[in-house]
Amino acid sequence: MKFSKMHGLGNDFVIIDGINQKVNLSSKIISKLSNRNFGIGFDQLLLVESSRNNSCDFNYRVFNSNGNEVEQCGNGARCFARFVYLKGLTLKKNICVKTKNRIINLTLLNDNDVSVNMGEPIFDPKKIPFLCNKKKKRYKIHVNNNIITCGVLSMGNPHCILQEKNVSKSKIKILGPLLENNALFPEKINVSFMEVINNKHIKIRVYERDIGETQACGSGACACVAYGYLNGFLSQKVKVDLLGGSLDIFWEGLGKPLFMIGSATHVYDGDINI
Ligand SMILES: N[C@@H](CCC[C@H](N)C(=O)O)C(=O)O
Repeated sequence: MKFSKMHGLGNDFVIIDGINQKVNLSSKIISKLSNRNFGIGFDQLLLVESSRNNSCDFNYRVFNSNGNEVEQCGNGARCFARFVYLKGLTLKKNICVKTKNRIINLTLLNDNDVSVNMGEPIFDPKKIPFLCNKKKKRYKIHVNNNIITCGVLSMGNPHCILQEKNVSKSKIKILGPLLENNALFPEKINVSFMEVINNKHIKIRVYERDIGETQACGSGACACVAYGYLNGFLSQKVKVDLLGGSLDIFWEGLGKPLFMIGSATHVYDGDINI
């Protein structure tokens, strides 16, 4: 099976053309391929499929390293756009893709950067896998006899956002899994730790659902800006620093789509027997 290894700010992917080759990827095979000692090694596997409807160019499927199929991958979306153009699957630099639960638009801006229309952030708890009925700007969640104040929203995939004074001292390895697996989130959740430098600049670390801490999480960066703008402490355009680099996020508020701009890097092409 042919694949490309790519990354978005160190959040790394194997991307597979499922149009020109027949692939049969069980969660067991994906787990084996994602192993960084015995396999290729990646955070997520992205599968390119033919579109199933006329309004989109491709079907975009995302699998976490444990084989779970999930709804969204922001860094992966940028790499998806670069991949389909590099491999000649499209001649267009502006494409529309269908994920598990939303349609997103990707634009190749230059040889480095890609813009993604991520769609609208969703704040209604009834539309997020979140056992809570009352829609709030902030939630108080009981975690190991502590009460954690956080935001909860969906960028297609679920996100929980905590604000901290200094994320380099964050207890991410303790709080991350406790929130990821909290009973309030029946499909688990991605957990972002956000430090506000000023209203146009934040620094975040993300403990990703099924993965743990990654070098970057695009949908996590989007979720942090949406939470900050909704609560009035961030502006419409924010620079987000992650461990692996920076993203530019832009959101005009409720009812509007959120945009993310960042790099997409091709590392190598490979071929593996599965
Ligand atoms: N790294 C991705 C998020 C990938 C999926 C996430 N772990 C989930 O389970 O929702 C991104 O850049 O958004």
